[in-house]
Amino acid sequence: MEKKIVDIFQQQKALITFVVAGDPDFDTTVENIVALAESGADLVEVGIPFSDPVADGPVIMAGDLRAFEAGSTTVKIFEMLRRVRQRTNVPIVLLTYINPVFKFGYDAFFKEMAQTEIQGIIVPDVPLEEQGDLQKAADQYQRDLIQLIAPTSMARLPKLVENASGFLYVVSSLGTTGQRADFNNERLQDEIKQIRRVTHLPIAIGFGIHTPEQVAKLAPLADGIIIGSGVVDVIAQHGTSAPQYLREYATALKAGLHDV
Ligand SMILES: O=P(O)(O)OC[C@@H](O)[C@@H](O)c1c[nH]c2ccccc12
Repeated sequence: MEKKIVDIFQQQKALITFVVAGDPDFDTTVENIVALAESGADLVEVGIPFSDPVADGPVIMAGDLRAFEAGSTTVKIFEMLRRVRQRTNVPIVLLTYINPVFKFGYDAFFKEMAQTEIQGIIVPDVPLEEQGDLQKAADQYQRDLIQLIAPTSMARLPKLVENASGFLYVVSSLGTTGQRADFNNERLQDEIKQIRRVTHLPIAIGFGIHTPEQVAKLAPLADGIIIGSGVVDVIAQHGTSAPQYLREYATALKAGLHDV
């Protein structure tokens, strides 16, 4: 049976990891997702590579390029996800800019998601006010449209949580994706307190987090921790042998999560 995203947060804090679809090739992406799921990732974000990823830093941009070189397209990504589904039922959300969805067609895209049991989607370049079509398709196919909450979006909090489902993605700091050394824990704690006042949805923090120590420090503030560039960096370093290294990395991150 298809798992539900909210359920991964029920018993314990969730480890969420990110990979780019087709980086460095589709066979390796399948193995990477399976390796992460088997080593403690409770949810995997799968990025659709995009030519102009405005919210992404250099590590994920390089992953996008490797995926394009491997011939990554939306059709091939759904084929790859079907193969993933023969191996694991770990919840998956797609991370995509709107253009690939628009080109594929909203209805066709969400229908594919439902058929492949891809539970949710994050679309960083569509503001709340323009999410009507996305929300409609997500509702129709019972997929979660995950909302990002940046430090600058706190004023729109009530509206943001109104349509949110799955979990809320709290962006740790301004700027693009990529490993960071420091976090403003106090500000984050304060923001999350405000968010908890208006919703019961689980909250996961992402942007910049990449070491088990950082995971241990930030985990008490939230229900889940998201690691993107740290994972993509391991893939950049190890190419097709990445799966075994990702197993070690995810195991260490998960230990950090429970080390609190
Ligand atoms: O890479 P980081 O700093 O660990 O951040 C998570 C992130 O990679 C993933 O959630 C993500 C990848 N691309 C994005 C674009 C926007 C928002 C989030 C994302």
